[in-house]
Amino acid sequence: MFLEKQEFSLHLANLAVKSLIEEAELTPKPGLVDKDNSGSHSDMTFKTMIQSAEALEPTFRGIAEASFKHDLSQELREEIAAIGRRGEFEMLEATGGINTHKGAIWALGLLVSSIAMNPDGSSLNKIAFTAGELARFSDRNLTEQMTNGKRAKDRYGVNGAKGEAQQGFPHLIKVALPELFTSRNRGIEENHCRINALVALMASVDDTCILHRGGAEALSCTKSLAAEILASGGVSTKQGWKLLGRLDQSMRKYNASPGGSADLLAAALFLDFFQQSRTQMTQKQQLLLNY
Ligand SMILES: CC(C)(COP(=O)(O)OP(=O)(O)OC[C@H]1O[C@@H](n2cnc3c(N)ncnc32)[C@H](O)[C@@H]1O)[C@@H](O)C(=O)NCCC(=O)NCCS
Ligand SMILES: Nc1ncnc2c1ncn2[C@@H]1O[C@H](COP(=O)(O)OP(=O)(O)OP(=O)(O)O)[C@@H](O)[C@H]1O
Repeated sequence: MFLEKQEFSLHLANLAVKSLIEEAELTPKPGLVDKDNSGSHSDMTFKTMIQSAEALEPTFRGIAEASFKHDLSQELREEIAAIGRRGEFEMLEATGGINTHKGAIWALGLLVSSIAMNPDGSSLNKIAFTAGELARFSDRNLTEQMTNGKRAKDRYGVNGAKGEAQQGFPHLIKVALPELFTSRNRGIEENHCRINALVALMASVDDTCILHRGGAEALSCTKSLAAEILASGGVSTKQGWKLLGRLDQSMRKYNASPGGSADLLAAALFLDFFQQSRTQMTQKQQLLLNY
């Protein structure tokens, strides 16, 4: 398909940045930064999110180049971990010290690496599975630091961003992408399909962002309200839309936000864009062959 390492890496990096931008642009999102407001994030704006996304292009390109046709190995895991950590630093530089995309760098970085290892083609399931295998290698250069995610994991016994990746991104493959595709098949407008995917994630992810700010009560309220939205037919229905407003109020009441679900939505969009770009490429190649 794509032959050149540089061209392919740039393509993946552009898709990763596009997925972060389109996640930020998706409006309305409960508790999260969107085009209308900053949700529960008094330290971020829509502009900060876009600046952060754009600053991450070299990170994703670097991860893709390092992984291109590379075997799955401890060495690769440690190389992309170093690039990912530099990416976190660049994100903080671009945002004046605000954590806008830490979880997203982690998830998208692993998925970019997985695709670049096998650029000639894998199914989306296989891409997520290989990303999980990579995440299971330990990073021996990591200096352990206490994070909000670790505190929430210790206190509530949940898996968090690391566990999600190490299990091969089950919420991406079994929740977000199926909801996105099912909603599209129902003929719902694209924005509503994406919000439905976010809501499906919120109904199921043990989001350490929600736990660390709002505790177990905030997480269980979020999950049950999100499940109610899905049961009412999703946000394209009158009742579903009304409940989405209640979910936003609930997030604000707890001053919480589903940052983990937002990261996983960006990852789902990334895989979806990649799949579409593959299909377009194949069609273009077929047209050239038939010419
Ligand atoms: C694993 C990471 C995300 C740290 O996780 P930890 O839970 O300790 O930290 P922290 O609370 O700071 O961030 C968690 C992030 O994950 C997201 N998140 C929260 N819960 C979940 C969940 N259940 N599923 C997925 N993502 C989640 C949040 O949005 C948040 O941004 C990561 O920063 C890391 O270890 N990076 C090291 C660099 C690396 O190895 N990179 C490799 C590929 S780029
Ligand atoms: N549109 C979005 N709006 C807000 N957060 C998002 C959005 N998309 C993704 N996120 C994720 O949410 C995380 C931010 O959540 P939060 O502010 O709770 O994290 P924190 O920096 O660990 O905690 P705190 O700010 O409470 O000290 C980001 O790291 C990012 O990965």
